Amino acid sequence: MTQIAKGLEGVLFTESKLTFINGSEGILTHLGIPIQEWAEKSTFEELSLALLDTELPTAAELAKFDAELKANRAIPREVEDLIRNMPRGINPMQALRTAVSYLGLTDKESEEVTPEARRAISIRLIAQFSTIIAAINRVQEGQDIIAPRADLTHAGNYLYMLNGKEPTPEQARLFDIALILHADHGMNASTFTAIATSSTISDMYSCIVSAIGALKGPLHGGANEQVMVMLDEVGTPDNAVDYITDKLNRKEKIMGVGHRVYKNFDPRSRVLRDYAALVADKEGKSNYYQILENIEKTVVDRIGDRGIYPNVDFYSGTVYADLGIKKEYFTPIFALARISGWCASVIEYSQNNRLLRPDAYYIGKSNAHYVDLKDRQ
Ligand SMILES: CC(=O)SCCNC(=O)CCNC(=O)[C@H](O)C(C)(C)COP(=O)(O)OP(=O)(O)OC[C@H]1O[C@@H](n2cnc3c(N)ncnc32)[C@H](O)[C@@H]1OP(=O)(O)O
Ligand SMILES: O=C([O-])CC(=O)C(=O)O
Repeated sequence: MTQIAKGLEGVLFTESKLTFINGSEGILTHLGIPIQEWAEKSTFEELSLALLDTELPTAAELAKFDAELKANRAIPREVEDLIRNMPRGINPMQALRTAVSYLGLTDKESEEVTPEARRAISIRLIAQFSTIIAAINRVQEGQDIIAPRADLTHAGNYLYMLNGKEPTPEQARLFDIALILHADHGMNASTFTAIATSSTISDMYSCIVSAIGALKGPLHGGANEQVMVMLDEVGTPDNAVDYITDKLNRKEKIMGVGHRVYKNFDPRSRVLRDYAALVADKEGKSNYYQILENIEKTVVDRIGDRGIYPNVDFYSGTVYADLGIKKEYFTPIFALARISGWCASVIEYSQNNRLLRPDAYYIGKSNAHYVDLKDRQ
C-alpha cells in the first residue's frame, strides 16, 4: 500500500549542522550546545552569528558582527513612509510581510544569491527586522517612530525603540533570553517554507517573506498571541479547569500546547516558565501565571498521556507582556528572533541546493473527458 507522509512527519530531506532536537527526551541543541546554556551564557547576537557561520565565533568575529548589526539598524526612509501609510488596525504580521518585501526593493544587492551576498543581506535583515517591527507597533498605536541607537544591545535597542525609554539591564537581558530561545528550531514550518523558496534559487527577501507568512498561522508562531486571548477568556484561575475541559470535550485545540516533535516536554517552555514565574512573583503572583499553571495541570492530566505538553508559545506571552509588548506583537517578536534561523538555514541549504518538489498521491478521476460549458449541469 502507498504510504503517505502526512504533514511530512519524520521525513528527512536534507542534512544540517545547526539544530538537533530529540523530541522524546526534550533535548534541543544549536551547534551541539544545549539551549539552556545558550540562554544562560550567550546573547542573541552571538547565537545569530554562530548559526550563520555554523561555528562559535571568536571575540573579534563577534565584535565585528555586532558592529555590522548596529551600523545596519536604520531602515530606509521609504520603508518608514510605507509603515506610516499602512491602514490602522491591521494584522502586524501582514504589515511585517509587506514592509520586508518593500525593504527588498530598496536593497541594491537583493537579487544576488551568492553565499557572500546571502550572508550580507542576512545581517541587514537581522538588524532591520527589529526596527521595522518597533516602527509598525508605534505607528499602529498612533506614536512617532523612534530611531535605533547604536549603544544598546539588539534586545535593549528593540525595547527602547518600542517604549521610548531605555530598558533596565534586567529587562534587556530577559528579552535577550526570549530571543535566544526562539532563534532557531530545525525544520519547523516557516524555516521549511523559506528553504522551499530558496530551493528554486530565489532571492533572500522572497525566502523571508514566504517564511513570515508561514509563521503567522495559529498552528505555528501565531499560537503565542492566541494563548493570551485564551487567558483573557478564562479570566480567573478557578475557571481554568472548566474552560479547558469544555474545549477538549468539544474537540477544540488548546493553544500553546502540543508539538509535532516534542512528545514529552519542550525545553524552551521550561526556561520560559521559570522566567514567567519570576515576573509573576515580582508582581505578587499575577493572575495570568496562575491561570497558565492551572491550564498546564489540566492539559497534562487530561491529554498528557498523548504527548501533549506546553510548547514554547505557552509561557512566552506573560514575559512579553511584562516588557510592555502587546499581544498582537507576540508573533512579530517571534519573527524578530527566528529571522536568524531562517537566514542561516537558507544559507546552509543553498550550499548544497536541490529543488524541493515532493509528490501527491493522485486520488482524482481517471479517463475523464472535457465537457463543453454549455453541456454541463
Ligand atoms: C512555535 C510552534 O510552532 S510550537 C506549536 C504552536 N502551535 C500551537 O500551540 C497550536 C496548538 N497545537 C497544535 O495544533 C498541535 O499540537 C500541533 C499542530 C502544534 C502539532 O501537532 P501534530 O503533530 O500535527 O498533531 P495533530 O494536530 O495531528 O494532533 C494529534 C492529536 O492530538 C490532538 N492535539 C494536538 N494538539 C492539541 C492541542 N493543542 N489541544 C488539544 N488536542 C491536541 C489532536 O486533536 C489530535 O487528536 P486526534 O488524534 O484525536 O485527532
Ligand atoms: O519546530 C516546530 O515545529 C515549531 C516550533 O517549535 C518552532 O518553530 O519553534
